[in-house]
Amino acid sequence: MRPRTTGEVDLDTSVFRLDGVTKRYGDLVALDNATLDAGENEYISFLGPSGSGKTTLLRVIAGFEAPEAGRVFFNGKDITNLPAHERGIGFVFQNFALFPHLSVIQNVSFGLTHGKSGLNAAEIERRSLEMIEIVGLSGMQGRGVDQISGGQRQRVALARTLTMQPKLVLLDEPLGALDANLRGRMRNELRAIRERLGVTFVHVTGSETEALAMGDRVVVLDRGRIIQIGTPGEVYGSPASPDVAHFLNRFNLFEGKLAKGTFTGPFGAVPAAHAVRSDRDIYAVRYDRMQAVDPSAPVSGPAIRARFVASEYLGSSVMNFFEAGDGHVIEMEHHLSLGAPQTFEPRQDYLLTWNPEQAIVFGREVA
Ligand SMILES: Nc1ncnc2c1ncn2[C@@H]1O[C@H](COP(=O)(O)OP(=O)(O)OP(=O)(O)O)[C@@H](O)[C@H]1O
Repeated sequence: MRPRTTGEVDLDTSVFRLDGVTKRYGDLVALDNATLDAGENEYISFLGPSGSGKTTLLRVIAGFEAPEAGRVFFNGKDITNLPAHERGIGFVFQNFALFPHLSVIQNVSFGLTHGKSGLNAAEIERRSLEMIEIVGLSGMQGRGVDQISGGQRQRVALARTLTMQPKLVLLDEPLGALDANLRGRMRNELRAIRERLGVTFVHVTGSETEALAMGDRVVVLDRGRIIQIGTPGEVYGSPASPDVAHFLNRFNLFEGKLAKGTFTGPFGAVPAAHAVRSDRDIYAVRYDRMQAVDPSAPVSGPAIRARFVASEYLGSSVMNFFEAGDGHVIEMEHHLSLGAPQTFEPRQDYLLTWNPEQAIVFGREVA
């Protein structure tokens, strides 16, 4: 099956499925009625702030935690009560959890050597070397895992999981310990491995960039609840709530009041014909949809006066920071592919404006 391209759930082809899973720690509801499925050869990213329940969700799928309510299915079977080691689900931990006194190949082959694989030594070696090659560590099989870099250890942890040929691999912040360069390379390799082995990956990350870059679908969590499931394009283009827009870290959010199809905020009153229902009135404008003009320039749409504070060069874009009179920091991104960036005078005021049709309006009163 090809990875799916929409956020819709297809129960017949799912590799795993969670039905109404709730997990409590004492009074704390770590997972609240979570329902989710994943298809074959799909890459799913969990995105959410710290403490939102991402790791708990992974641990419930893996079988390290038992839910108080709900069911977990894998390959069409109810595995809610099956112990973790009988599930056949791979798990790569945040801290890699390698055996420090063993070599790369001894770590990679550990599960086959010590499990019930029934393979002979030559077959175990062949399969382990193949995985070492797939994760890009050929030639390093004899080294101790204390003689390789953090990124290489991460690959060993992945190869060790993949030798068991699981259909589902759970990755808990697998790239968190790596520098930006290595993270980029590992992302590409994870994609290539997914293509080559047809494994479904579920990847937990606190980084919105990583979630959007990696996932065929992104699952957004907040306080134990799944608040949106969709392709990166759907989540980015149509965040389901102000909280999702906030986690994506790509939108300026303005408070105000939505009434009778008009949003009134610190930038004036703007027509808002298509609002998304929400418990708060919030106006969201993407960082890369804002423009800055001289305060004396005529502006027809919404505009807010703000002082230029600083800019940051991000490689493919420049992020400019402004501060409005009420202290609200407004971010404006300029993609360098669109031409040279504007330069701004420190501590000077500008008018920030945008096309209101490109804003996303959330409100209690929706027509
Ligand atoms: N063993 C535990 N006992 C009690 N509370 C726990 C336990 N594990 C997690 N929690 C709580 O459950 C909530 C969800 O935690 P979880 O680790 O799933 O969050 P997370 O989204 O993975 O966070 P992070 O990004 O910081 O790793 C948090 O409030 C956390 O403090």
